[in-house]
Amino acid sequence: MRKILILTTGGTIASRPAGKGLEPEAGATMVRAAVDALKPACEVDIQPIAQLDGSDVQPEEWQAFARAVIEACPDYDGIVITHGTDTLAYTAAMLSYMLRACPIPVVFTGAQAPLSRPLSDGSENLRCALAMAQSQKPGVFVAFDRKVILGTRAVKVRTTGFDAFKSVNYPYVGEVNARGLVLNAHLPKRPSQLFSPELRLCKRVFLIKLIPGFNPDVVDLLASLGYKGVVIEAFGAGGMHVIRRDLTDSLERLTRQGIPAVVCSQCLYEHSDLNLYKPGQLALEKGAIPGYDMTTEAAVTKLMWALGQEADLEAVRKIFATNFAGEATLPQAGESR
Ligand SMILES: NC(=O)C[C@H](N)C(=O)O
Repeated sequence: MRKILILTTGGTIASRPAGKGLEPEAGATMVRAAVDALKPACEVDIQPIAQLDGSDVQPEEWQAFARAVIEACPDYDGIVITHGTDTLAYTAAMLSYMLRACPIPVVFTGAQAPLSRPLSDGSENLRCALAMAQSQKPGVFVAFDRKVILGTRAVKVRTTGFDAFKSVNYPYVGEVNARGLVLNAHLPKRPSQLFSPELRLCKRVFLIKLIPGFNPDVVDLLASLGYKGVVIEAFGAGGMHVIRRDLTDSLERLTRQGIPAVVCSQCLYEHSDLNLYKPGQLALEKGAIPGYDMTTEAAVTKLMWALGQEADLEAVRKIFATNFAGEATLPQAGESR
């Protein structure tokens, strides 16, 4: 019989109404009761490691959660992490980088309604996560609403709906249907390198979402505040102002100071292509690093992780030109982007 560990960290799934709205319970009473009621065909241990609303999960927690996985890895066939949905996609992306080549499935799940409510989605999500955790497919995943998403491709798209996560620019890893959890035949391959976790990260990364009229001085201000990296959610395929408020000049100044600026799109779907229009080409000439079709969550966490490896700007550029955990669709040979 397979052995699965559930690490609980809080979130709505394990919350109860308290004085100021829903709050995660101490311990794991509700998760234990829900798992027992599912009668899973595996042995399940449960270990509470945090008691946080997702909105309080920060880089310190990412490292603590990753450490808990590393410690448990040799004793289990799979690990489920219950987590608040608000930041679940960020944590899943960050752990995908930190735990690259992890030999077992690490599956995040949560709920939109607490397990204590009769119509909660929590039990169904736990059931799907436990099935994925037993799949022997190594990697970091998100199981939600009967679908499994690669850890670097999940985005929370609903505040309360049960179909809260989408797999962005990547097929679902698996879906539950009448046959059970059916996995996509084209899953990323079992990594060939040894599992050597890398938990260092840099917290001084800033995300800018452009709006028409964006003042590029803000970018220079970030450098003076000590930020080490910037992700820009640009317009469409990677557009930004080049008249009146030329952002590409600020990008050039960042680059000269060795501060990487990664350009993604504020469009959720499809990829950015900085070569397609003049503003993007100017940004590239001035040092911008293309974010391709990465989600914002995957780009921000990748930049934090890359900078944590004591990487200089050129090393970060190389890291962004490498697909570490299925986070980016890189251009094929001969394709510009
Ligand atoms: N559905 C949820 O889990 C939302 C909650 N605020 C959290 O992220 O912890």
